[in-house]
Amino acid sequence: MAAAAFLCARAAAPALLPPSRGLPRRLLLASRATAAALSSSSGEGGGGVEFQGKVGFLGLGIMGAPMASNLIKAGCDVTVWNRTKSKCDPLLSLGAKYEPSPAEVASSCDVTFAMLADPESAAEVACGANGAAEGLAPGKGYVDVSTVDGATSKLIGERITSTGASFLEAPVSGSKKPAEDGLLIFLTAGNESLYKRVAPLLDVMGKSRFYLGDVGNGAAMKLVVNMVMGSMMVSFSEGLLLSEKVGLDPNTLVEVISQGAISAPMFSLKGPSMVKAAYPTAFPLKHQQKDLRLALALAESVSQSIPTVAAANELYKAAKSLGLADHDFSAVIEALKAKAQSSQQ
Ligand SMILES: NC(=O)C1=CN([C@@H]2O[C@H](COP(=O)(O)OP(=O)(O)OC[C@H]3O[C@@H](n4cnc5c(N)ncnc54)[C@H](OP(=O)(O)O)[C@@H]3O)[C@@H](O)[C@H]2O)C=CC1
Ligand SMILES: O=CCCC(=O)O
Repeated sequence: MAAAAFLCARAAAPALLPPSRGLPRRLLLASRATAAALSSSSGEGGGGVEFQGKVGFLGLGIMGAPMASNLIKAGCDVTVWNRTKSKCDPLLSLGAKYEPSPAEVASSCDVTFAMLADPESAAEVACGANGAAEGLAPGKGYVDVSTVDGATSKLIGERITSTGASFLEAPVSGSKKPAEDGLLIFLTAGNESLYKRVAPLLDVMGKSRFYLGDVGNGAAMKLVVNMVMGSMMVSFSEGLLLSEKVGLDPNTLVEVISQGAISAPMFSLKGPSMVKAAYPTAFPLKHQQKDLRLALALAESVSQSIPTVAAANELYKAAKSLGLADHDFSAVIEALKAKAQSSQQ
């Protein structure tokens, strides 16, 4: 633990506290308390992020890089690691430090965040050889923001806490742009003291945070949200293709949907490029399929039937086999096109 309090200066503050409509009162209070802390410690033209210590960040993919970048821009003392080392370079130019393994990051920092691809990589980076757990000790914290299943999160949590360190799972809702803009939604569970301790950091990277109790609840909430999203995208894709087939302009469908009760930012954001068969990656299709697979297992564990999700999952699997795993998940529409083509032959 750093001897002196380290105050992250909010030099280039991302939008911190958007309209609070819809947030539970307890969370609103948390956000306002942070806002008060920020404004009371603000210097000329900026605020301050009160956090005691050094921050580690493991995993600098589509999400991890902008999240770590926002912490650095807010003035935090950040040390990074990524399996592919070159992805650290943009962060190092912003002022981050580098350590050659997760263990060394965790040992040199007070709190370490991890944003990894899937359950396997999250477990490997936390618990494997030279993994974060090897560098942890009492007083330190580990916050896993990857999307994984509850069982993996519990396994990671048990290994982390066996070192005397604290563990928080904190998967995020929101994609590449919200990550860049500091507007993510954190779904946290686990050690509540750690939650409170890292709250100022979560507020740099996100617009709201939910504390959901025991480890596993954050993971479950994230999987439920993403299974709804994955099915919505399939339904939207079917609508776009059907509208075109019956002679309507799918762009008009996007506009009509945007004005009605089923309007969702996702449709307005991705619809126009889907019509042009362009899928610039914000949320990789392989990760959406991973989340559906994990949501299906979650449902199975409580004998809940989710047939729509099961059908959607098959389409994402088909899209993966078409070579679209690294495209945006909206490319699932291509699996429907392929299906239509093969049924015409
Ligand atoms: N993109 C999005 O919109 C969102 C994604 N998420 C979730 O966040 C997580 C990260 O997503 P995203 O940033 O998009 O994914 P990316 O695929 O862009 O990044 C994945 C990261 O995991 C690392 N990684 C993968 N396998 C291993 C391994 N075996 N050992 C060590 N590191 C590994 C990658 O390292 P390397 O660079 O070396 O490949 C990279 O840093 C996922 O769980 C995803 O489901 C959550 C919300 C939104
Ligand atoms: O896990 C990815 C979620 C993407 C989003 O919430 O827009």
